[in-house]
Amino acid sequence: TQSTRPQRLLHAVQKNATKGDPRSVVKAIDNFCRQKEWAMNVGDEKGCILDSVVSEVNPVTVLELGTYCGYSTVRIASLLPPRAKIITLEFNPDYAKIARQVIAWAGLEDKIQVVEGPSGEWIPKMKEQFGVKTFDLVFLDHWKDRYLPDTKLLEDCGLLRKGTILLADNVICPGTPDYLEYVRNSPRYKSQYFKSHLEYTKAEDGLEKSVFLG
Ligand SMILES: Cc1ncnc2c1ncn2[C@@H]1O[C@H](/C=C/CNC(=O)c2cc(-c3ccc(F)cc3)cc(O)c2O)[C@@H](O)[C@H]1O
Ligand SMILES: [Mg+2]
Repeated sequence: TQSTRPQRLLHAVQKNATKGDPRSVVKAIDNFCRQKEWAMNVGDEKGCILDSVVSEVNPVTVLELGTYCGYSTVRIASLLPPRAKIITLEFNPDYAKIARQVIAWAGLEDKIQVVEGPSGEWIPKMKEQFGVKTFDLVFLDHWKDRYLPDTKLLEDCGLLRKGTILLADNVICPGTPDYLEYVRNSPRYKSQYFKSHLEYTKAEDGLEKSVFLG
């Protein structure tokens, strides 16, 4: 049977990356997507912006919406302090399966919890099921029309605190107009746009960093 693109991406990691070396896993995926097949990872250019935000926030509790193959999950987790954790939500079981193997190859299983299911169902359960008080950083990279409803859900569930950082991928391409309008005009957020390019291309895209003001 024909393999899927995520399966081919995983094989490229297992072939070209050093087991237990997260940065080599990131490099292997970026090389695969540049040289072989484009895939919707945040990529190396926006990834550097992601790295700088993670390093600046130094989060203890991170939420990622949309794991896909685990590229940004590994990228974030590789920068976290020892006891810090990232919970990543993914509702496609095939993608979750691939992501777990990419994460295992990077040796980051202890820092990452892949939770299978829709974000809308899991966000309200974060406190009771995972003992989360509030998140220090949220990375949004799932279906673009879910960014705004999930942000409002996070607010309503009391999962954001004064100073929580929301970092959203693809605010230009494919675009998240309703989310952008909200975080840029709501008095509850201070928002900043980081101009970049769509992963592995010359098209414009960027990340929006929004601080929740409480
Ligand atoms: C509510 C819910 N709950 C749980 N998991 C959820 C979920 N909604 C989606 N997921 C999961 O997250 C990933 C989906 C990511 C969607 N990302 C994009 O569509 C995307 C697209 C491009 C792109 C740009 C230009 C083009 F021409 C074509 C594609 C670039 C990107 O960077 C993207 O992120 C995927 O793994 C999906 O299963
Ligand atoms: Mg994306």
